[in-house]
Amino acid sequence: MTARTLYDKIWDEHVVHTEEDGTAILYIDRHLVHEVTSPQAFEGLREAGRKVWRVSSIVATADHNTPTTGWERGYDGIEDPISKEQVTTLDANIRESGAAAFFPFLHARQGIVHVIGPENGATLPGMTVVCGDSHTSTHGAFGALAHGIGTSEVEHVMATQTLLAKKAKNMLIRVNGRAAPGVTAKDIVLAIIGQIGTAGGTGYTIEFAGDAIRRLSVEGRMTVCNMAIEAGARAGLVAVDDKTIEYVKGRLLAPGTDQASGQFIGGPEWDQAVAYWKTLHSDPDAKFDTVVELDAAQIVPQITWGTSPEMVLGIDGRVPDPDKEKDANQRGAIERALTYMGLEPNKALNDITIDKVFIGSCTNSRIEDMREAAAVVKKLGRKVAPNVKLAMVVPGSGLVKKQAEAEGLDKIFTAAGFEWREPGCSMCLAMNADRLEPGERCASTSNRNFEGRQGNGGRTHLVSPAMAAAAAVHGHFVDVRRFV
Ligand SMILES: CC(C)[C@H](C(=O)O)[C@@H](O)C(=O)O
Ligand code: SF4
Repeated sequence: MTARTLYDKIWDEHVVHTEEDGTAILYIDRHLVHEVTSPQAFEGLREAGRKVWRVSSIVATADHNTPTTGWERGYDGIEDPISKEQVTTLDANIRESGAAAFFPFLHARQGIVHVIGPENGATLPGMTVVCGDSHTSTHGAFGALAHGIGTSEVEHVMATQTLLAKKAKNMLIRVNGRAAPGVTAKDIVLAIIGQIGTAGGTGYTIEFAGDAIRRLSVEGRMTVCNMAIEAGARAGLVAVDDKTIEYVKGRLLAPGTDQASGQFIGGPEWDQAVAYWKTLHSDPDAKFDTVVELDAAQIVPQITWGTSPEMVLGIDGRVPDPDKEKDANQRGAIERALTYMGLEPNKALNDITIDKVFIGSCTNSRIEDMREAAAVVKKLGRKVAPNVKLAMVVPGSGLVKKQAEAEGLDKIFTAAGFEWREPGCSMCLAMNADRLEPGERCASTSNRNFEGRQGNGGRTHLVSPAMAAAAAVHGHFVDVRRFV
């Protein structure tokens, strides 16, 4: 048999039929659902008199529109009527259709869909995972083929359990060596995007490999795969190893977990699954269409300076000077970005002062992110700087919040003047009440720095949790390698 990549293997395992032009029908194992992209899909099913084909594939939660304060007021705490309608519509739809699991607003396991999927064992190695959300690429960290789909496709998957798809090309991004202390998964993926650009992965499924990726925790790998979409690839993948299996073990919906007690009991189903999962890596001589290499030792903590994730530099750099750019298109893009961002060319990046800090989002809101940020705050032993109007920490899920509180991380944050909020997407895209005001500058651990992303006229700098925490207490960006 010819050598196959991990992507080839999962694809082959799920393809039901392929047309001559390459259009394929792909079987979908897991369908994650949130309140923004599902209402029309449910409505479409209803109008066609159809039912959800495999209810047990669906795991749902409300995340984009949920508030991060005022939970004691229940649903009345959702001030915006449109947000409230989206949340209650999801409740009604799931009540009608059923689901393998539903974590509605206020539920102890509610949270950002890409955090709760893995956390509850809904995401498993070798699965095809879809969700009406572009950051579904996150789940590829488990060696699952996971990507975002549009609302009409959400309906198609609900109706048929399949998706029309065309196979992408294979790209390997190998990050060799060892990253310096203070250089995190976020910095690695931002450096990758800085190198290949936001269109670099277009048409590919990217497998992330190499020593530096293997060294990452499963959560760190999720951070990397989360931003595959910002590199243009709909799906990112990391091969399964012992860390993956250890992470999955005992999760609520994983094989081998006793549903009644929630305890790991193992058994043949678990053993079989593990035996299969261990095959989920590219064959040693598998052919990739494109191979990209990076040296982790060369990666400096990253910070975006512009309005696209590829407008990124090491913290020891300076704001680009458009006059030094020969290409007219590039020059125009830099000028536009600097005008929007309110930045002068050649300014040292660590001299940029900030107004707000957001630690959260499906990129960086898991327990390790909370620990990373809290460790910096504790080490610096200082309060949020007076020029920072708001520094908020938004855990990715109710379970992350609970764990962080059990470890006393919330106390570290609040004692330093951070706000400790309820879980959800929050100021990642400002669909709820959390937002930047026009002209405000934010250190954000999220994944998109587009114009207006965190609020109309808001200015976003993407960084790691450690970098965001350090910026909060200094009032400007600083090189976190000085403190770790
Ligand atoms: C609302 C949703 C469709 C959107 C996405 O697809 O990614 C959002 O999660 C985002 O991050 O922009
Ligand atoms: S946290 Fe941000 S990027 Fe992630 S799903 Fe929510 S809005 Fe999208």
